[in-house]
Amino acid sequence: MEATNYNRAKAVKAFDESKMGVKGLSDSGITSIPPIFIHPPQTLSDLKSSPSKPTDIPVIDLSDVTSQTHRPKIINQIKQAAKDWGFFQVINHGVPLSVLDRTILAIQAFHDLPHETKAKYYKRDETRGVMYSSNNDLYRTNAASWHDSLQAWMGPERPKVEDLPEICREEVVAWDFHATGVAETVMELLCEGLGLEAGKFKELTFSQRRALVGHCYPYCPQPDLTMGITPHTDPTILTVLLQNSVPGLQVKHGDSWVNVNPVHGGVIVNVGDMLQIITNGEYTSVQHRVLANSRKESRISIVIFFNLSKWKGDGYYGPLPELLSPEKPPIYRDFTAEEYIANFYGKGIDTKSFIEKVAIQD
Ligand SMILES: O=C(O)CCC(=O)C(=O)O
Ligand SMILES: [Fe+2]
Repeated sequence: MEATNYNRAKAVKAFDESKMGVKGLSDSGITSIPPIFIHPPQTLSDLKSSPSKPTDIPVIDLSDVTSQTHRPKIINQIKQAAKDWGFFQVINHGVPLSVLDRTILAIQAFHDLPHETKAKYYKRDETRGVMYSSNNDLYRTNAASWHDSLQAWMGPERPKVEDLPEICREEVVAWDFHATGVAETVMELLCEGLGLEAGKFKELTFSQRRALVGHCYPYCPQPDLTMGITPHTDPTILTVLLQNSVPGLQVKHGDSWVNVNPVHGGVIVNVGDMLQIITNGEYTSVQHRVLANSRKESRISIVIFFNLSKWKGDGYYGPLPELLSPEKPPIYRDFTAEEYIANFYGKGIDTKSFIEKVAIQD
């Protein structure tokens, strides 16, 4: 076993130092994937056990969101979707289709650059600035996943626009702006769904600290042996996701994995762990995963993670007092921002979720 582990560490290091990324490997024309990407049999058997279902996540039409007649119905739809699925797509959200298309093409264009050009963005400092190929699970878990990502921390004073790759700079800034607008609209509806003031989450500054991640899932010659992204929940408050027309994203619903079929013009929104916690379990953060891509065309997704940056002022996070009552006691304990952040950076993507750690046991 020692020898195997040693070799794996060496192979991981060599892959990392090559700065080729998964796209570089894929483009090199390999017909079998390096062992560091091969997932254990438990993960792989679960891939097979998922019959493709005809169901899809809820699609919510926001076109009449400002109409007093239609708003209550939309609030109800969003509330149900956030409870039952934790994932939904919004359409007619007001962001022009051309903005969505341009964003996807720009991220695709970045990943299509020769790996030598992308290498200058390749780094492992996850806390600042812009970085490429955060194959986070490379070092954290025993099997790396078949994707690359371009990652930028957005928010007050960062990143400096010049730090973003020129090829997608304008589009990243534009999408960050539009996606934040969509997130704010959805958050207002989610607040109203709980009987809170529409601006409650905004007041908690949920949209100030954001991470934008442009994923690329290139063609994988052995999609049955690896994953695009392993099953996980997002540690965020809310996540906004845009995908191109190549499928692969799946959401856990009950005992089955449901495909999130690409809808042109659709923007996917999902509940993160923090939203489940602060709503005392009213909204659900669900597991999702991405299958390794068997098509020649890369799968592109652009994810914006929204994080809370302020709380009551006493430094603690936990279920919102407004949502608690003798009938609805807290099901999660309070915790500090430090504890949350330590968990975020310390865990492998597929280890125990933060929610389980703060759940109050009976
Ligand atoms: O690429 C996707 O569709 C999902 C990405 C994802 O789940 C994540 O980045 O947390
Ligand atoms: Fe995710």
